[in-house]
Amino acid sequence: MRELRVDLGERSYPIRIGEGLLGQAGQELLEAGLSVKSPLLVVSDDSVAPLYLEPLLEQLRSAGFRAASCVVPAGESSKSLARFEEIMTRALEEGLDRKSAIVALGGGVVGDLAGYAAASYMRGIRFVQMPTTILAHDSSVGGKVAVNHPMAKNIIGAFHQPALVLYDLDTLKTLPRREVSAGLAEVVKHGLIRDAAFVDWCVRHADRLLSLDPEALGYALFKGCEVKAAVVSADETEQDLRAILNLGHTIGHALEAVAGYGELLHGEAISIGMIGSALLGVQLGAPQEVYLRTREALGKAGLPVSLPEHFDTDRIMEAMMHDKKFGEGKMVFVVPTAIGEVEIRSDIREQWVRDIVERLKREASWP
Ligand SMILES: NC(=O)c1ccc[n+]([C@@H]2O[C@H](COP(=O)([O-])OP(=O)(O)OC[C@H]3O[C@@H](n4cnc5c(N)ncnc54)[C@H](O)[C@@H]3O)[C@@H](O)[C@H]2O)c1
Ligand SMILES: O=C(O)C(=O)C[C@@H](O)[C@H](O)[C@H](O)COP(=O)(O)O
Ligand SMILES: [Zn+2]
Repeated sequence: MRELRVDLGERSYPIRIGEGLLGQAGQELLEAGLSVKSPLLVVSDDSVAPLYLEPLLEQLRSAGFRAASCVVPAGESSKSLARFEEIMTRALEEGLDRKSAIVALGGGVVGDLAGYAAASYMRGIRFVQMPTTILAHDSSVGGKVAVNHPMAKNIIGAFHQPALVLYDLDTLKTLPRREVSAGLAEVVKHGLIRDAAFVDWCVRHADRLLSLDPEALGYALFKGCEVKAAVVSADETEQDLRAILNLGHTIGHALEAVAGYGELLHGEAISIGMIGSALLGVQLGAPQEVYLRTREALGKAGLPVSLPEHFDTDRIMEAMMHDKKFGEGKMVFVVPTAIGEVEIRSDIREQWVRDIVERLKREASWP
C-alpha cells in the first residue's frame, strides 16, 4: 500500500492507495475517527453499486457501523440539485446526525455530489472518499465538492475536505476503456503542471496504463495524488497557486456545459482544453515542443486532441464567461511555459481564445 497525506492542520487526512482496501474499509473508517454510534450513508451510482456496494456495506456492518445507501444514476447529469435533494432525504430518513458520515463510493460524479451533500447536511458532516475511477485520483483529493447548473459546471459547491481517501486499485479492473483514457487526462495534467519527468514516464508507459497494468497504475495514481496533495496543502481554497490544477478547464468546462453534460466525458473535455492551453502557451512564447509533447502525451492515452466540428464557437465563448477564474472583466487562463511548468495569465484576449477554438475544430481527428 502507498500512503500520502494532505497537510491542512486540523483538516489533514491520509490518502491510502492499494489493493484489497475495500475489504478493510470498516477498520480504516474507525482509524479515521468515525463513530459507530451514528449511522453512515454510502452514496454510489447504478453502475458501481452492483459491483461493489453490497461487499462494502457488509464490511462496514461487520466493523459495527450502521450503514444505509443511496444510489443515483451513473453519469454527469447526476451532479444536480435534484440528486442532492434526494441524498438529503435519504440522510434524514436514515437518521444521520452531526457525528455521521457520508461515504462516496464511485467516480468523480459521486464524489463531488456526495461531498457537497456532506458539506451541507446539518451545515457539514464528515465524509470519506472511496474512488473507483482513475480520474477520481484527482476529484477525491482536495475538498472541492459541487453540483452543476445547466449553464455552468461546478457552480454550486463548497470546499469540504474528506476525513480519508481510500483508493482500492482492484475496483479499477472493471472500468470501461473510454473511462480509462478519460481518467488519464488528469494524470497527464498533473505531470504537465509540475513534473516533466512524469510526463515522459506517461508517454513511455501509456500502453501499460491503458491495459490497467496494476504496477504502472499504482505508480501513476500515486504520482498524480502527490502533485495534487502538495498543491492543495499549499493553497486549500484557491487563493492563487491552486488555480494551476485548472489547466485545460476553462475551455474544457465550457465544452462540457455546451454539450449538455454527457457527450464529452470530463477527461475528454479537459484533454481538448489542455491542447487549447498549449496552443495559447506557444502563442505567448513557449517553444512549439510544448504543444507537440502535450498532444503526444494525450494522444497516446487515447484521448481526443481536437474538437468535433459541430460545437458552436459562440456558445463555447459564452459558457467560458462563467468560469470561476473569470473576474474583473478579465479572462484568466492557466498556460504552459514549458512541459512541467505553467503560469496563470490574466491578459488573455478573447479573440486569441476564439481563434484557438476554431483551430481545434479545423484539426478535428477524433480518436
Ligand atoms: N472535485 C474535484 O477536484 C474534481 C477533480 C476532477 C474531476 N472532478 C469531477 O469528476 C467528474 C468526473 O469523474 P469520473 O470521470 O470519475 O466520472 P464518473 O463518476 O461519472 O465515472 C465514470 C463512469 O464510470 C463508471 N464507473 C465508475 N467506477 C467504475 C468501476 N470501478 N467499474 C466500472 N464502472 C465504473 C461510472 O458509473 C460512470 O458511468 C466530473 O464531474 C468532474 O467535474 C472533480
Ligand atoms: O482541485 C482543483 O482545484 C481542480 O481544479 C481540479 C480539477 O481537475 C477539477 O475538475 C475541479 O473540479 C475544477 O474545479 P473548478 O473550481 O474549476 O470547478
Ligand atoms: Zn478536472
